[in-house]
Amino acid sequence: MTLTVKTPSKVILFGEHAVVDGYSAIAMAIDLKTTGEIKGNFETITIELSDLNEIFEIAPKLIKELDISNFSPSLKYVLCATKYAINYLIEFKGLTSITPFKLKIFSEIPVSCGLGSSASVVVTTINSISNFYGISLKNEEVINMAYSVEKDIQGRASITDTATITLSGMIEIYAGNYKIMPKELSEFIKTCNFLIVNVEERTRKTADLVWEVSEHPQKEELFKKIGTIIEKVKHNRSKEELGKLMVENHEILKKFGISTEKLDLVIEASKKYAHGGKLTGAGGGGSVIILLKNEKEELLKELKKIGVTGTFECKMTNF
Ligand SMILES: Nc1ncnc2c1ncn2[C@@H]1O[C@H](COP(=O)(O)OP(=O)(O)O)[C@@H](O)[C@H]1O
Ligand SMILES: C[C@@](O)(CCOP(=O)(O)O)CC(=O)O
Ligand SMILES: [Mg+2]
Repeated sequence: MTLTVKTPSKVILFGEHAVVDGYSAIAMAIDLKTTGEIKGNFETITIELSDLNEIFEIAPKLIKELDISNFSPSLKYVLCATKYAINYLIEFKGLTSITPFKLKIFSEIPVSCGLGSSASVVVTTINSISNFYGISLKNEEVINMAYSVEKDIQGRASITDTATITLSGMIEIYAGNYKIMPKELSEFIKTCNFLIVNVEERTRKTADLVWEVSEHPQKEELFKKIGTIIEKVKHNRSKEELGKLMVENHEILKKFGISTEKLDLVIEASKKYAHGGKLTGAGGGGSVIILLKNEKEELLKELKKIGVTGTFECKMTNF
């Protein structure tokens, strides 16, 4: 019998990078899904990553000590999640034997575009494996395990992506903790129409971008400014003001050198034909989130002129 797991992705509305250093962030789960299909009756542990055309096989007895550093970036997140999940189930949940399985993963989330594809495949892997062994995990167990995967692979990470994707809805992260966003703010955000624009291929991985930002000499001063923006967001109920705050956050991220010419052109278009926007996720290319006004057609025309056509409207989703 095949067991299926579906996991959302996320957009970070405010606070990416700053949140890695303990500042706040606001993120929401969106309805782009990763699917995990797992079944038994196999000789080995077989992992099929359909979107990346990768298949990996390993004898069950070797997974516990697998050295992830030997593998290509495309395999690292799912293999690390597989290893950590099996070790956790053995150490803390009474799993006594590693029955082989085949896990197939495929996703609607564009890879390395700032929408949390890494966190979504990691959470999918953990939940698929725990389901296969008939062991249920609490949300915080999944969140912390997935966070340790991202942190161990990237060197630095926050709990934002894995908490948002596991809990779904809209999440506030602060000083490494997470909580569901207060209702009156999430009700306001639910009235907002966001357009996600997949602007361009990233030239650097999240890991490189996070390290680059962490080395910036003005990091603290700039992160404090992002913290001030988030405090304003929490008390704001105007879409016009929210759009301006998104642009302000983007302008600060630009100072870290993680925006690109094309991302900035999209932000300029968002100021003219929408309430505003900002890059979302690690940057270095990838995606922009725009708070729509009414002239969506005009905006799409302008984006086409910039050579950007990969767009999808999204609303917060409660999985
Ligand atoms: N559909 C997928 N199948 C397998 N692995 C994936 C998939 N999508 C993402 N990944 C993993 O996540 C990595 C991208 O993570 P990251 O650079 O953080 O991008 P993102 O901004 O999407 O989270 C990929 O190199 C790969 O290891
Ligand atoms: C840059 C950061 O704040 C978000 C990374 O998002 P993504 O992997 O680019 O989707 C890192 C983190 O919070 O772990
Ligand atoms: Mg990621």
